[in-house]
Amino acid sequence: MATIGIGVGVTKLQQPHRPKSKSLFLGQRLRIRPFWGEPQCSERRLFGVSNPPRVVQVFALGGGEWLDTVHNLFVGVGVGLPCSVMQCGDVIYRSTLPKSNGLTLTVPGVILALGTLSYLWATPGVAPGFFDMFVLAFVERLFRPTYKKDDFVLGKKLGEGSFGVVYRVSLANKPSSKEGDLVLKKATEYGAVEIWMNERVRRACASSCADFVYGFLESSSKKAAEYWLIWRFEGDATLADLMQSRDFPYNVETLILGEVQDLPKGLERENRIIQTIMRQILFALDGLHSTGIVHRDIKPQNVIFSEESRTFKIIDLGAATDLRVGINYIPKEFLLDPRYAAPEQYIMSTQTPSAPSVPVATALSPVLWQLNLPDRFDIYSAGLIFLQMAFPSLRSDNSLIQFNRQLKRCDYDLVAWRKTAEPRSELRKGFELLDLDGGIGWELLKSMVRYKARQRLSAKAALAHPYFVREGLLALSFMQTLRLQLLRATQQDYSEAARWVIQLMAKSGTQKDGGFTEAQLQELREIEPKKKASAPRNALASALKLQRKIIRTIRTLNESMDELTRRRKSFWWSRWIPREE
Ligand SMILES: Nc1ncnc2c1ncn2[C@@H]1O[C@H](COP(=O)(O)OP(=O)(O)OP(=O)(O)O)[C@@H](O)[C@H]1O
Repeated sequence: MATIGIGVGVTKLQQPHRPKSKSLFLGQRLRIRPFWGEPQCSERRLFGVSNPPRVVQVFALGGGEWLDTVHNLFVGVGVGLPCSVMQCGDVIYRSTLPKSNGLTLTVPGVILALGTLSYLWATPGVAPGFFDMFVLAFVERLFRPTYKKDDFVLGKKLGEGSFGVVYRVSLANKPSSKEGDLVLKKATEYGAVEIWMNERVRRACASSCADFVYGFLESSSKKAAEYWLIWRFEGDATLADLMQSRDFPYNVETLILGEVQDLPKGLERENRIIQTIMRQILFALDGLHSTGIVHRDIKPQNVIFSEESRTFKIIDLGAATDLRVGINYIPKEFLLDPRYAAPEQYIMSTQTPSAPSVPVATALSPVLWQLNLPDRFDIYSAGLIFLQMAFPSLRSDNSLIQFNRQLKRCDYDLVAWRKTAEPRSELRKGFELLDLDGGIGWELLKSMVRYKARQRLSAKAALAHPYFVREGLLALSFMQTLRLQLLRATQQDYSEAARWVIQLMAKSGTQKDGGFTEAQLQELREIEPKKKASAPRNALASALKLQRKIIRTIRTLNESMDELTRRRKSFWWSRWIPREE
């Protein structure tokens, strides 16, 4: 059999057939019957001997054996697992055993398989990502219609942003198509990113965002090459337009239900409409986040009302980042609207380097996601939208900027802000609305607008918040109250608790009694010891200076590497964007 690889196995040679360790020597040939196989023996060469009963061996594996090894790993009968699992041993021992027939499921094997599966499916989803990229994307390309520049007739300009111009357009050669039923964005910078994100969204969570039709690179004109992006026309109004109306939120009720409700106007009714809007925004965000996309520019201007589905959808994925593969993830660069941006500004810790190569980024994505919880950036912005909907006087840009300043002064503590703002008459209506049903709305707002990303709710958790799940009429049911308590418990700041435990240990502890000494606590708290002027201190200062210099050099080097990687990467994935012939 042709040898295609080398394997390492740890087996326990068991009594009474185990040879004495003295009788074994390195390189000795052992004839061992493969524990996965039929009677023919494969030859293994003894590589090293630990204190018996374990023997480390290196052996050659043929093609078929590799397949069996992988199979055995997952059913727990294979290379590397302990003897209790493998039932292995030397040839004499094995030959006396009954031949195993069929699949043997073992507890470690099942745990290993389940652990691997949960990792591969954890947000942002390594396994679904591979399937999406290498199967769905290709299949979609085969069946989807393609367009070119001449297929469109330009209509009214809808908007002009920093990265492109948006027009309402219709198809030139399709008499059946409605007048202006498409939207075209001619984008320069970030156009390729937006095509990538929209294609991903269309495959993974189409209902979250405006319906994307096609995107391509148009380089036929004399102007610089432009990316053309086509969507279905969703509707005339964004949430920002609707919120500017004096009739908000009743104007939205008409849009969602198609008719005016025969109910008296008042806080209760307004609260229900705002609840519906928030649920739709969070639902769309949950779709994006579950697939590894963070929008980074959530604001009322980027939430559009879809007339066809009667729901709110998200638009403008130009600043979005796909953390499944690390596209458009540039931690040191901020592309954000300061009015709606979370205080952390970066969605990933600044310690996290720029995304590595695609396979590595993909493999590590669940770990990085859990470490940084980047989706909470969008949750903060959605919280501010909630706040603006509840407080009519905070809907203008200026008042929102003022609010942001006040909140910053209160260390991003909404409760502290409320204490200062409650006497203001223009804010009273908002507080009354949020205080309905025992303050459940205020509770949700507090869990979204928090300084620490880790303490903010995820979109999924926010959707499960009792604010949305109202079983009773006004009062909360017993189950809802319980769920609320659970939510509150999980939202606690555990760093405070850790600090408290350290304090407690300081009071009760000496090294002898098993506690910590003051000196050890000093280390734990990372408090610099009191400075003393001395020669060693001068040496320390120079060492620190040198260290800072080295860090600066490394940072510069890193930045150049980042730049190189970015260029290489933009080359890599721009191959996916179709070009006009
Ligand atoms: N699918 C759509 N259906 C209807 N209108 C749309 C659609 N997509 C975009 N628009 C309209 O075009 C406007 C601009 O879109 P978009 O925000 O994507 O462009 P932009 O160039 O990124 O703008 P900005 O930089 O200001 O955010 C939106 O405010 C909206 O009114």
